[in-house]
Amino acid sequence: MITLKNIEKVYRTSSIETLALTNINLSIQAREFLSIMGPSGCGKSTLMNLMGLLDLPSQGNVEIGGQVVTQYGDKELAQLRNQKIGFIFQSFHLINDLSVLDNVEIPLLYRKGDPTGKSRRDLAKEALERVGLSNRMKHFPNQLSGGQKQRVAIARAIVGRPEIILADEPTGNLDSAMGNEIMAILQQLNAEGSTIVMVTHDESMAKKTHRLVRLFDGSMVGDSTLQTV
Ligand SMILES: Nc1ncnc2c1ncn2[C@@H]1O[C@H](COP(=O)(O)OP(=O)(O)OP(=O)(O)O)[C@@H](O)[C@H]1O
Repeated sequence: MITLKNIEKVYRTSSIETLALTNINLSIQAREFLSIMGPSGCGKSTLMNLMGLLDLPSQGNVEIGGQVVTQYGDKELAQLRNQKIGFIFQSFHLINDLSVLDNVEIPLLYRKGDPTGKSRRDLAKEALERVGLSNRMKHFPNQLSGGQKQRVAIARAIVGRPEIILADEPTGNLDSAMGNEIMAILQQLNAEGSTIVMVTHDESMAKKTHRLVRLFDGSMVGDSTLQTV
């Protein structure tokens, strides 16, 4: 589903070069739930940005669903990203001036029609039902708890039915009860077929996934199977 081959990522400014990732070879299969751990600055977000087609590597290839995307232009990357990938962030990234329902509809605004013929509104309502938030559709983000905000963000990530969900510390801003709730939703989505990659600082969350990759100083220093897919 996602393959990274001989990836190197260097950030260049006029005065400094930072080697953020080096020699990354990683193949993530469909329906896998993979977690990534490592200390601050080791390259986790950089790796997620490459898998999410938000940035391109300095060297090596990124393949998503068998397509080598490294030569793609911005427009093609944006299109593929919108079709295939849903994003969840630690700080939710919701738009405070929009209702919960309007926030969830956002990814659909960039699509033509839905193949099922359902309206954007109905798809957004369905996504909110899946995360148990049907009763908060007309609320605004600042009227919700942290766990509820993250559930809205998950609904927004899944509304376009992406094959891949990328979650960057999705439980990082939540207490452990809310974190466990969010993790249970992600596990359910994975059981239903989504491929999930999650960055976490929490070993107990990582233990609930299929596979744990550890990064240190831009390199992969561990890759262990925890459960079969
Ligand atoms: N835009 C940029 N320009 C220059 N250097 C960058 C840029 N983004 C990241 N870096 C550097 O690349 C390295 C990896 O950063 P990255 O954000 O991927 O780490 P991280 O593991 O996600 O860290 P954290 O856990 O603190 O979020 C760091 O040394 C960082 O300083």
